[in-house]
Amino acid sequence: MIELSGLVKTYAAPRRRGGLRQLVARRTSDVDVVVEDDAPVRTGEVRALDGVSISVPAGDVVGVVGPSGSGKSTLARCVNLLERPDAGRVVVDGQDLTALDAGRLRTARRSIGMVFQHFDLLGSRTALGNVALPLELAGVGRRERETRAAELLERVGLADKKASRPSQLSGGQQQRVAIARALAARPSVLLCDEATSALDPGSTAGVLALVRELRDELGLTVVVVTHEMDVVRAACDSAVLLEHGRVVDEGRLADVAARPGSPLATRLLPAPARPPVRPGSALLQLVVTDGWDGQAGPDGGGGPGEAVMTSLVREHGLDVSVVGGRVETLGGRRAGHLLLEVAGGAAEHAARLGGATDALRARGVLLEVAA
Ligand SMILES: Nc1ncnc2c1ncn2[C@@H]1O[C@H](COP(=O)(O)OP(=O)(O)OP(=O)(O)O)[C@@H](O)[C@H]1O
Repeated sequence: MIELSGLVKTYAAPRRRGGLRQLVARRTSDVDVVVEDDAPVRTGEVRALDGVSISVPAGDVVGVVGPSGSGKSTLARCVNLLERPDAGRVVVDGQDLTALDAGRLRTARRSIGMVFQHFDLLGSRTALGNVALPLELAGVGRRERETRAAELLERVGLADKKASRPSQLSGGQQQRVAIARALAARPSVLLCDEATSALDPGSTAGVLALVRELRDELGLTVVVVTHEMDVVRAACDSAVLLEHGRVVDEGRLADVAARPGSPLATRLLPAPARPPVRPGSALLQLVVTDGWDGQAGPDGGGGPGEAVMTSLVREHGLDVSVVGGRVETLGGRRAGHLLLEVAGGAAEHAARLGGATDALRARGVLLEVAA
């Protein structure tokens, strides 16, 4: 379990370089100062995290999403204190890491594995040597660490690549080696920072499936930092949306879609392209999840929206057709964002449409009616 409370992280000097040289060069004509070429610019503070509190239950896979610069990587690096927050607490499996001295923190960090976008394997070592490295650093004997590394490589599907160097492996294979290495010290937490961003779609799917399998087998708590909503849909149980270092939305995926209009719902289940409406017709925009009315379920046949269609046609006597739709599986539950065209007609029809939209509103699925 990971509990982050009130995390604040401020960087004093942004990483941007250049600029200062020009500024000081103007002054050098007066004061004759020698300036280093790549002197960093101090343009003020960047508040990368601004009071972030989240709680990730043990065994959950949480996705951390948000625009570039919103603080995702800083958040992940604060979980194992690679970055020390200026304020707030980081509690992992009941242990407050922010309160530990350097020696005890080193030990505690072994329970947190990390994988990065560019794998960060040692090119001079074989796959086996890379996976065995954390054990070597922890003082584990050669025979034991090689046995464990071989088991892990087998587990990630690379039993035949023990002697291969990183340059002889594909990106997906290198990331599998990095995952095996991250698991060498038997951690309870796995941090994945853009772990699939450098991979093609096939390798991405394989790595995400592996992460979920390992979570199931080992009970890992997993933090997935990503800018891709597809990664969240495929791998996560819940998600946290950051903007400007703050949490602006969070929730379990299975529930998020049923909160139409929430920033996460908008990203996880975007509205389909809106077609022109035929004169006299109405366009209904709605979000429905499996089981929303106790009828359709993932195993019970039908899809999200089918019960709505049936109700509109049979109960309200409307002429309805689907003119746009997007269905996603979120946290094991199907959710549909649908555009329905209701054919126009006589005044009597308008009354029926009014009754139907009232019923949809009462069930919380109707987002908008456009005439
Ligand atoms: N070491 C650092 N020194 C100075 N500023 C930093 C440092 N690391 C991050 N920042 C700044 O903190 C803010 C948050 O950065 P962070 O890398 O956490 O964002 P991110 O959401 O992961 O972005 P991206 O999706 O582009 O990787 C940014 O404004 C960034 O420039």
